[in-house]
Amino acid sequence: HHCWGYGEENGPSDWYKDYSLANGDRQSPIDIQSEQTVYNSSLKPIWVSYDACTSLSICNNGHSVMVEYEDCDDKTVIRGGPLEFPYRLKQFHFHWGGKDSRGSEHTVNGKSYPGELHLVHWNAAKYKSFDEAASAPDGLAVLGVFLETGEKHSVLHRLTDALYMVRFKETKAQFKDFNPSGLLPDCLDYWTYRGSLTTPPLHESVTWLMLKEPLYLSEKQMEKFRTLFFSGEEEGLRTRMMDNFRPPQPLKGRTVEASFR
Ligand SMILES: COc1ccc(CNS(=O)(=O)c2ccc(S(N)(=O)=O)s2)cc1
Ligand SMILES: [Zn+2]
Repeated sequence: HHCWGYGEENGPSDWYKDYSLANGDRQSPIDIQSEQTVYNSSLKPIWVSYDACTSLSICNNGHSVMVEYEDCDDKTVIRGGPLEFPYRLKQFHFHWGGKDSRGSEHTVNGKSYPGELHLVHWNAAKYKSFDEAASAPDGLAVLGVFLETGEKHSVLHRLTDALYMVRFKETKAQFKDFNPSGLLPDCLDYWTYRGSLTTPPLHESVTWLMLKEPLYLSEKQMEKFRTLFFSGEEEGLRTRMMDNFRPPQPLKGRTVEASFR
């Protein structure tokens, strides 16, 4: 049983064979056609309360690099926007390309960014566990931020400097006191729509909040993501971790709302 991935044999166009949701009605990512979005003046601002967050570790799970958080109480949550409940931060991770012309999952008017940051939150007000929430229609909220090359990002620098510790699949290292609000742009204008996880099991459980403003990082920082491997240290063939993104999926009649004019 070969595991899903981003290669020729197990990539996004093959996922439907093991995960029938791949052709579902609310799949992610999507291309955001900005002229087709609907401004909704009743959308509240996004409110992140990450100050008391407890980051635990940084790990390479063979698909991405992820930082995990303690989620045993409501000390690290996102509120507002279209959300009826506070959602607890569980982890954040990235998607990126082999070069700057590709790498993001969502696109804007057909434009890809070099990468995309996903902060994954779950509805602990309504569900007993992350796993239960992850398959519920209002279970997850993912805050997405495009990566764009420019000036070096000083908060992100602590993470890109730690990537050498998790070069191979299933490697993990301690990563304490990392407050991800430092990764957010000043402007929190967003687009929102109902979608899914962008990797198997592709659960249609995500309220997406995509920020309009990107996170800027240097080309050297981008290159550090490309030094990671999909494979384990013991494996012969070392395939570099890059192009770990799913392409845009059919909108199927969904409306994308904008929090801004
Ligand atoms: C019940 O078993 C489960 C439940 C949930 C998962 C997915 N894991 S996850 O939630 O961390 C995410 C996967 C993809 C994410 S994306 N790119 O859309 O932000 S988030 C796996 C097994
Ligand atoms: Zn993701």
